[in-house]
Amino acid sequence: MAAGEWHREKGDYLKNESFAEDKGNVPETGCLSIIVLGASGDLAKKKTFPALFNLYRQGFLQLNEVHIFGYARTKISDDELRNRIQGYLSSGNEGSEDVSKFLQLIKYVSGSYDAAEGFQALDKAISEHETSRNSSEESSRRLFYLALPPSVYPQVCKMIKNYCTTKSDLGGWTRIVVEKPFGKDLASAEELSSQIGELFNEPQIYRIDHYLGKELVQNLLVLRFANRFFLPLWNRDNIDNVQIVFREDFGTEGRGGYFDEYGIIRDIIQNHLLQVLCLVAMEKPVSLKPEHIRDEKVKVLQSVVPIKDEEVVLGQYEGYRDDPTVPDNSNTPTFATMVLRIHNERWEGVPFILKAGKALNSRKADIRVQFKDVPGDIFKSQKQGRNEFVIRLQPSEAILHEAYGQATWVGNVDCSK
Ligand SMILES: NC(=O)C1=CN([C@@H]2O[C@H](COP(=O)(O)OP(=O)(O)OC[C@H]3O[C@@H](n4cnc5c(N)ncnc54)[C@H](OP(=O)(O)O)[C@@H]3O)[C@@H](O)[C@H]2O)C=CC1
Ligand SMILES: O=C1O[C@H](COP(=O)(O)O)[C@@H](O)[C@H](O)[C@H]1O
Repeated sequence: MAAGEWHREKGDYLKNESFAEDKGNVPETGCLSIIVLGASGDLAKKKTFPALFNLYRQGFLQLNEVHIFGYARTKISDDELRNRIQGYLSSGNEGSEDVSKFLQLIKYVSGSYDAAEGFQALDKAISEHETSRNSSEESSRRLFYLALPPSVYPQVCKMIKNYCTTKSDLGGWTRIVVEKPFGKDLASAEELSSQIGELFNEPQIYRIDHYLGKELVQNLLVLRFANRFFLPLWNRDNIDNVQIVFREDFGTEGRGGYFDEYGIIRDIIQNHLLQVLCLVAMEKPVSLKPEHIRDEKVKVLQSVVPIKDEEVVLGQYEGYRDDPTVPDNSNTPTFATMVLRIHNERWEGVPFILKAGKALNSRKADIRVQFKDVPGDIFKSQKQGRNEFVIRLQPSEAILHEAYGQATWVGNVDCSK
């Protein structure tokens, strides 16, 4: 598939299915600049640059059209940034021609997030690239990816708007991608929304939750709503409890600048795990249009009753404060578990247990659906644990059904806890 085709398909889908504001005819040719703000950080090296590399390898980013810019305060050279990310590009590709060509697409500009000079320098670097590609301003496309803590989004968006947008509305575009967590609480999320909304139109703003891109998360709706097998079982009559669990076997590792201000609840539970919970618990949407799916998710969230203090456990792993980027007196939780209760006809009485922790003994993300005991059970003496259905989101996707210690699984891993 040629690079432009994907965009056209997406444009048509949006035009037909959704988003009335999307004009559907935005040109997807011309010079493309992808700017990763926070390029010195963890997200950029572990996920954003590797994802861009995969797009490049699959032919979606053309050498003659694309340039990638990293921007952050850390003073490093182009080559130092390239060295930092090289090891995170798909394993087995080290030293390959693809890797070195991709790395040559990347330039780095250093500057602060709240002063004009840095963004003027960034704009100059982007404009030079556009000129070298003979792109008129009208057809230049600029995508700004904010791999940054949300606290700096407003100032960064203002700087982008003032100094770095494409210079004309006639053709090309400027878009921004913002990460989770979107603010710290309702008030700050609403404020952030209005701050960004004053600078950019809604179709220019892309909000990301990368858990929604995981294969088995994407398959949850098919699993639930296209299988007669599951339809009659998925309710309070059959399900005893649902556990949505995220574990990581590493700590913050220098990410204190972002993580310590937010903690594990805002980092993982409020976004990734709640998105998963919504897909597990929601009713069938009217269609697969984004708005219809969103509406059903919102109903689930509106049905969650306030969480009781006695059904929450918080913790911090030993050694967290030894990270030099974490304040010595930090009280930020790195582990949290809580029980959510959904007050509706399907789920009344079924606890949804959410759990997330860093620096634990393994790296896994699971949805565990535990069923009620079989009435009139004749196997009591052989019983080992619950009748359980497990969806392993990562590291290796798998689906497991377990009853009386007999496991049936699809995938290539053992789904033990
Ligand atoms: N790490 C991950 O796997 C994922 C992270 N995210 C999201 O990405 C965003 C960034 O996270 P991550 O990259 O992990 O965090 P980092 O702590 O690595 O921060 C990224 C960069 O932002 C700058 N920075 C850090 N703290 C501050 C601060 N307090 N004020 C201004 N600038 C700061 C630093 O760059 P410099 O000092 O050079 O300017 C740093 O390199 C967060 O919103 C997070 O939720 C989302 C999905 C996955
Ligand atoms: O959003 C985040 O996710 C990562 C974990 O992502 P995964 O896809 O590797 O499970 C987490 O490490 C980080 O703290 C958080 O910001």
